[in-house]
Amino acid sequence: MKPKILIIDDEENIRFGFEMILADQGYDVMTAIDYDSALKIISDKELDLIISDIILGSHSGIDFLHEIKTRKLHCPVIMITGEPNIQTSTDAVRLGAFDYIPKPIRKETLLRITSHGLQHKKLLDTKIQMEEDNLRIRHNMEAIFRSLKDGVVTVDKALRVIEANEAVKDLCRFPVKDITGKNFGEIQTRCSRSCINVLKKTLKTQKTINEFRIECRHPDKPGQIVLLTGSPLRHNDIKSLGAVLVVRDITRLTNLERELKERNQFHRIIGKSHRMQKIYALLENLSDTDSTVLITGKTGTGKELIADAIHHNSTRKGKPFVKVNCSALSENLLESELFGHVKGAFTGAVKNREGRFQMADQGTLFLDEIGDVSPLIQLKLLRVIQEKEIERVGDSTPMKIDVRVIAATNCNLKEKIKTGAFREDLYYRIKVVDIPVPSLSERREDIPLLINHFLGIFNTRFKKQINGLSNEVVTAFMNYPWPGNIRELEHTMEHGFVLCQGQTMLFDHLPVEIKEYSGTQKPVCSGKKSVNKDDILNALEKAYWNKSQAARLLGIGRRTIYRKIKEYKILDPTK
Ligand SMILES: Nc1ncnc2c1ncn2[C@@H]1O[C@H](COP(=O)(O)OP(=O)(O)OP(=O)(O)O)[C@@H](O)[C@H]1O
Repeated sequence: MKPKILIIDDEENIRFGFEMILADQGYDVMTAIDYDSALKIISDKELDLIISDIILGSHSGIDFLHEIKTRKLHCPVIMITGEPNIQTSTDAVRLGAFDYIPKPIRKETLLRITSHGLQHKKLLDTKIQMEEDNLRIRHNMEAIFRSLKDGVVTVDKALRVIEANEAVKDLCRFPVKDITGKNFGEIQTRCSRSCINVLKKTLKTQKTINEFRIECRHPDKPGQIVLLTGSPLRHNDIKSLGAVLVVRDITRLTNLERELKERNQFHRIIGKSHRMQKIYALLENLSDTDSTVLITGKTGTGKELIADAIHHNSTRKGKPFVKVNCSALSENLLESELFGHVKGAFTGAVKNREGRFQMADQGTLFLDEIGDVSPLIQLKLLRVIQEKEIERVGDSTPMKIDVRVIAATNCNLKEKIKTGAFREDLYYRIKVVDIPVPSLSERREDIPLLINHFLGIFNTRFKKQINGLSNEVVTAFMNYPWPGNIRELEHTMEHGFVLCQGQTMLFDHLPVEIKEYSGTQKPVCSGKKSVNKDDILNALEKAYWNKSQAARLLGIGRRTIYRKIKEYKILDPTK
């Protein structure tokens, strides 16, 4: 586009002469004879340069400059005069004239000042454009700053708050205008203020501090987790101006993450209840330790399964996992079973025999029912755990072994310590880590998950396709106290699988105790206390003294029923 130039002069030869010269240079030239016609042109056109005489009939060129200024036109004006004087020249300069030139004006002078004037206009245009751009950017930035959900605080080098957005108010609970200009470190708040360190560190290192995750510990917003980012504010990438802190609330995200992490299963253990999550977390922590573990809980709660998970989740997983049921054997047999014996150690010891400790070397030994071992075995176990060496029966030479011991019991060892039946020193040796396993009645929310688990297992085992349980069965399961815990649930499902020929397990397919309980709402034996002598006798009678079947009816293990029969001195009338 051709630059537009306006020439204002009442002398026709000047107007005509300038127009000829400038048009010849390719400029778009307009002329005005007086003030009024000049005003008309500047109202209609956008000009790049004005060359104006200082005397314009009834008005002066100075009045014209005034008008240009009032209208905020960014067009350089060159004043020309036939009668130069100090007053008009100072007025012209004061009112922003670009140049002030006395007549006569030679062609070269006209071309030179025109070229200067147009260059100045270009610079002015660029400057105005930049200012407009800056303003636009600033407005955009302010809109972004205001609409951000993340809290943003900028501070200067002395940690004084330059600006903070509205989100800071919600996140940090302090009014934004109250903090502007104040030292960020000295603002009184009720939170833990860990963010100050991020800002201080950013200012000190002049480096971005990324993703610093903290809990705000705010009394009004407990559990608020935020991600902090500190970045240096620099001018031209060199001069430090301060720092900016971005606070992102990730509480919801963290909670979702936590929920996702909650597992339905750990190794072969099924359960999603809070109690089981705690156990899973403990098992995970145990994976890289070699600590002795004591698992306590009622019969059938899954103690053996937990021991198995500990071993298979540990560095010993490729090595043997050996189990011993301490209640099943007499003292002598258990001693030889645990520590082994040499040929001739006792009558019948016809050859050397490896004990379970030796078999478990490098691996894990699971001592089930530890509460039932005799004082002699307790002493020997204490020595093995302390010295990490065994003495075989009939041999006094100690043998080094490397075994992790996991013990389990369903009896109250503390009570046994009180009555002198269990050594306190052994108790503390094995209870380095204690895992109390909840009864099924304490985690009923796991029942549906366990039902599904056993449906899968038994469908495969029985080659059936039972899709689910009737509502009545589910209700009965949810209400039943499950004294035999998960083992009893497992056996109940197995019972149902045997009887069920369709696709849904019905109430009729359930064992009598559950049906009876459902009818009377009275437990066969209370979920809180363990099976008593009457329960055992009832079950044995119902099962025609078949101990495995009686154990099944009670939902306890075979080993447990044998132990109970021994404990209650129950005699079998069929023998
Ligand atoms: N959380 C569980 N998920 C799946 N199956 C389980 C769970 N807990 C126990 N079981 C099953 O229940 C039965 C009994 O479990 P386990 O033998 O581990 O119990 P226990 O507490 O050691 O019993 P006891 O004290 O009578 O020896 C097993 O068949 C086991 O697989």
